[in-house]
Amino acid sequence: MRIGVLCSGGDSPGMNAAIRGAVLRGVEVHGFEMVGFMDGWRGFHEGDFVELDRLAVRGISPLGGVMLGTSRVPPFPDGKATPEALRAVAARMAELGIDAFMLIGGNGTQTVAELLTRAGIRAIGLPKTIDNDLAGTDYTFGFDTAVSIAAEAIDRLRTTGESHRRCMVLEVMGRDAGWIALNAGIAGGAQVTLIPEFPESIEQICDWVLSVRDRGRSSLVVVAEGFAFDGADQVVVREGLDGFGRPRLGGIAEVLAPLIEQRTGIEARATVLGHVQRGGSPTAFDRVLATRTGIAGANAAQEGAWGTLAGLRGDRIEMVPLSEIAGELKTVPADRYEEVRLTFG
Ligand SMILES: Nc1ncnc2c1ncn2[C@@H]1O[C@H](COP(=O)(O)OP(=O)(O)O)[C@@H](O)[C@H]1O
Ligand SMILES: O=P(O)(O)OC[C@H]1O[C@](O)(COP(=O)(O)O)[C@@H](O)[C@@H]1O
Ligand SMILES: [Mg+2]
Repeated sequence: MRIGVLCSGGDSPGMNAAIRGAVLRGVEVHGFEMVGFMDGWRGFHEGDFVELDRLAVRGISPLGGVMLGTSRVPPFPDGKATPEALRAVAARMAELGIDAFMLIGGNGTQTVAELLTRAGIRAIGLPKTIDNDLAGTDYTFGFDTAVSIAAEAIDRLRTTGESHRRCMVLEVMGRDAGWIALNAGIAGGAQVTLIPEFPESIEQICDWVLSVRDRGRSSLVVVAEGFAFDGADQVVVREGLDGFGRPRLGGIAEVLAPLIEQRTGIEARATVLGHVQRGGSPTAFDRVLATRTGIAGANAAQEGAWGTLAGLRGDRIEMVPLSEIAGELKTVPADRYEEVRLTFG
């Protein structure tokens, strides 16, 4: 069997370790041939790929980014999974001698994996994304690294913020899910954490900041890029669209910090952490998780368990049917937000 490995969506620390795990098990143990498409679906469309063997994946687990590149190039023309578009994918696979896909990606990518599966194309998913918003897995690899980087940023902002008696606002990624903000906020002891799932009013946020000042401290506010004020009908976006035609999120910290300053009289500064939280070496946790999902994905291919995702359930990797999770966004539930909200201010 010849398996095509492909990465799509934003890069996420651990992708290299996942490829290595899949190749060491798939090629060395199960005797598959494996190839890696360059830059996601671009490589598939253009026939741009590399052979993946033991040598190709040597020493890559500690490396950030991904050796194959990744992109948001759509698998189908116009991005639509029409019957013709799905037939075209199957025909291209036959031309390239590919029997199955291993798709490394988040919720968008795994939606594609499910669409392919429904069309009879063999696909297995490996769950990457710093956002941790993919259903069917407790954690996605890359998330732990992003949270660690964001927590370190909080620690650093806190010392300068306290020294100047300023309110420091840190914006983190996460798209429509608040997982990075929530966990980094807990780890760094943020006084306020604002996430997309639970809008808050500017009055409430300023009350928290003032109560922190009244205790003689300076506030550290973490805000997820997808957060919107209570009653606002849209999130803050930057100019331009991503490769899939969606607005680029980001900029809420630069809106929030001046509002806090105007309303409380406390000097405020905004920091947008941006792609730093996706860059560099994965944590040991992410390397282990990624390697285990890669191994499980190769085993699933050997067993013919197509249409499944290598999800972490407790401490076990389980192959979860993509049909159970496709299109579902894993967001922060109310009880997880409430337990931290009680400590705000
Ligand atoms: N419903 C869909 N139909 C067709 N293609 C999709 C769909 N959802 C996502 N994609 C493709 O998969 C890519 C990866 O999805 P994206 O949301 O960007 O990243 P991730 O997989 O990390 O969540 C998109 O850029 C797009 O090309
Ligand atoms: O690389 P870009 O286009 O700036 O993407 C930024 C987005 O990618 C992410 O880092 C990861 O999202 P995906 O895994 O869904 O691609 C989001 O947190 C963020 O909104
Ligand atoms: Mg995603």
